[in-house]
Amino acid sequence: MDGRLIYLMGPSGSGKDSLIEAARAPLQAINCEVVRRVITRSAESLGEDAIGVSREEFARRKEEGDFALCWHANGLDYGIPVVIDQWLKEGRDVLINGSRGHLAQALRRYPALMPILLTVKEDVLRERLLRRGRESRVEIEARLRRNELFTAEASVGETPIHRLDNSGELSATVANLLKLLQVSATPDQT
Ligand SMILES: Nc1ncnc2c1ncn2[C@@H]1O[C@H](COP(=O)(O)OP(=O)(O)O)[C@@H](O)[C@H]1O
Ligand SMILES: O=P(O)(O)OC[C@H]1O[C@H](OP(=O)(O)OP(=O)(O)O)[C@H](O)[C@@H]1O
Repeated sequence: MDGRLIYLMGPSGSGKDSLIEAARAPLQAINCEVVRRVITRSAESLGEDAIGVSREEFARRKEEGDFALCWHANGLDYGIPVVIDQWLKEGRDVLINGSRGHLAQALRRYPALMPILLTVKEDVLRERLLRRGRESRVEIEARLRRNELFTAEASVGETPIHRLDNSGELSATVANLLKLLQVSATPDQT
């Protein structure tokens, strides 16, 4: 049986990168791979375990079919390496850091994907972005405005969107993520 594609998404600053880092070892322990994204962001400002490339290099890789999924957001290009298809075929779960804006297209290629929306209380979000200090004030405002584009849908078509709150301790969010993955992996016994 193919593995599951777990599509983690959420507003900028909600804690996707932090969660992925903190959950890396426990995810590995349950046979869930975390893929490194390819991003047109300089190495110094990557801020996550991603591969930074130039726009030209990104376009070349895209042209050569290196990406299973790719999108453009916040002035950057993001690519998910096609190796995930191999992992899924081998029955391994794969977690990716996805985009809310790209969810519908991602579902077209992976109809069985599991969307997880990381949420955080409004007031905490701005504070976290400012504290992270990776973007300028202008870029932070643009990211906050981008949130208005996304409504809090409970599902996309037939696919439910699982919500995971990260307003509290990161360790609690890690535990809840693992619980969610275990619960949804268990066949319905009823
Ligand atoms: N549960 C948490 N409690 C406190 N700070 C957090 C928590 N999760 C993330 N952060 C902090 O919030 C900021 C944004 O987190 P980050 O993982 O970069 O978010 P994203 O990848 O979603 O943009 C970082 O400075 C990070 O250290
Ligand atoms: O459609 P959206 O849900 O708004 O997502 C747009 C992009 O922003 C995030 O990336 P990135 O890690 O570069 O941004 P962040 O760290 O500021 O969240 C996310 O992973 C997407 O690649």
